[in-house]
Amino acid sequence: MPLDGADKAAARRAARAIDALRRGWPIGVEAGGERLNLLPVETADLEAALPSSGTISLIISASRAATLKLLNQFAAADPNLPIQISLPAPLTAAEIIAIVDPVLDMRYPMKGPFRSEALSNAPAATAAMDLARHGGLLPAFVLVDSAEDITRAEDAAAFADADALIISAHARLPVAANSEAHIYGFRSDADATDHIALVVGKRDSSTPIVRLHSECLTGDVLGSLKCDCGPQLHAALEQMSEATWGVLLYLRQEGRGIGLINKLRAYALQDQGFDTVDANQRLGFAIDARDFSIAARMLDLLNVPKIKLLTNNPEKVEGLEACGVTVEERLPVKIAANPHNEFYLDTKRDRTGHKL
Ligand SMILES: Nc1nc2c(ncn2[C@@H]2O[C@H](COP(=O)(O)OP(=O)(O)OP(=O)(O)O)[C@@H](O)[C@H]2O)c(=O)[nH]1
Ligand SMILES: [Zn+2]
Repeated sequence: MPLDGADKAAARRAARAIDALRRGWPIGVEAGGERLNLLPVETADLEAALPSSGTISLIISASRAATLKLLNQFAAADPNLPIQISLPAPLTAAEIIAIVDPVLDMRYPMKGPFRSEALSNAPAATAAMDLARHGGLLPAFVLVDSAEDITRAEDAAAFADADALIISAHARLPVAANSEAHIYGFRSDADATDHIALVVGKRDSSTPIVRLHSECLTGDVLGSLKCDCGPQLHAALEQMSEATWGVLLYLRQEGRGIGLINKLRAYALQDQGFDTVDANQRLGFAIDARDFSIAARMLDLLNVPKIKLLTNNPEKVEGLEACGVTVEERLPVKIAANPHNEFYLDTKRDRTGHKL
């Protein structure tokens, strides 16, 4: 259902803030009557914005602070809170980027020592990290004096509200796995991400096989051997075709919700020896930032209350059940490993509880 007036205003403020971040403009984030004005390090014209004297304060993620070995007395209260550090000006853009971007750590290993400081507005800083993730940006900011695009810490919740999704288009779409298939396009008035469902085969009263597939441009389109996404996608469509019917939910949650560019940064970290879990964390993100309530809402709109879920990931089962979907059965997805994804598949099994 479309958002109501207040939620619409909140989603709009969040959307404007995310758009500003992607353009390198500062945003103001309000919480508790106070505002933090934040310039995104990744996209901003830092040279133009940085002062030549005084101090420069940065807001970085807790995990980035851990990598920088910042002894933090404030982190003890909540180890997930972002951290503020202040450095004497002047600093070049390259120096700031080297502090915040973990991919550059091998090239610039000597940094600091830095000292962490109490966050003046922890809820606003935390919300800013989330807005950066929604924008697919590195979560790191320079504190500045002013900003034109103002959002509130709680606005991102309305922006990401799965209930706002509706079915916007529907058509027949014969695919290689099955000429009897229908595609549904989902859209929300909160966020610009379009999701897709493919209903494969002839729908009847039996419980369908469902696959939640998170977008993976490298695997789905380019045939990347680093993951198992492409083969899983095609195997799922074949399996649905062999059963009576099935539903593929193609969720636009690239890189487990951190976005394509951040996933490529995670791959660069994997080239340096970190696994998929550590790479996400070093970038300042959760191991899995996906929101499965979107999938539950899509199933609801398709009138599919009961499913057999094709997955090795118990969190998908729990995430859907928490949103009211009945998962009658979990069907494992078995894909032969290759030398490039063997370690990734082992990491999913050993560190994120994937089962076969
Ligand atoms: N951040 C990050 N994302 C990755 C990496 N490798 C693959 N992905 C993303 O992971 C998602 C694929 O996950 P899925 O196959 O849907 O789910 P899963 O958690 O592996 O569980 P299954 O249902 O068992 O496949 C896609 O969005 C990929 O882009 C990686 O190394 N880092
Ligand atoms: Zn993939």
